[in-house]
Amino acid sequence: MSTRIRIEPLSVEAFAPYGDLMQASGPPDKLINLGRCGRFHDRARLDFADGRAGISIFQAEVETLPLALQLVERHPEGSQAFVPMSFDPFLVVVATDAGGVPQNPRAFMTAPGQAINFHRGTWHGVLAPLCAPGLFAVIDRIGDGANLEEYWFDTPYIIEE
Ligand SMILES: NC(=O)N[C@@H](O)C(=O)O
Ligand code: NI
Repeated sequence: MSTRIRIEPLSVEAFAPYGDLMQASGPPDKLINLGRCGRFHDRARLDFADGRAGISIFQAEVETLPLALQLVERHPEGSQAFVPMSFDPFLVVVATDAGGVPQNPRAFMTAPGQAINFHRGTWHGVLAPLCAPGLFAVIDRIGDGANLEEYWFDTPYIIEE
């Protein structure tokens, strides 16, 4: 029998144990470019063990809800940011860790214009767009050695609105 996970709205506070929520909210930290651009400065903690930051473009298949969550993964050597290249919400799944086993998965829905950065080592679902084109810039570690741990649940969770 699958456990059902209700999708929660994403907030800075709710997501803080897992990563950073990036958005242009409230007054900008700086006005730049002759006052014509608000800079929301340094909104994510990038963390790469003996590697470097890279920016890749992901073109991902669109997922539909309810979604069966079978797999979560984590990157022990680096953080990973998902920055949508469209003004669409997407699904973010995270879980805590207990001795190398993901626990208490949670699902969040971003608002259009929001991006996220998983802290290094955070269990998460793979990129899950809900609207086409599923196009994202992904900032993560480029380097040698393994940086991907996967965990397959014996029974999938069902993620629903
Ligand atoms: N494997 C990969 O590049 N992508 C995943 O890490 C993911 O979180 O989507
Ligand atoms: Ni990942």
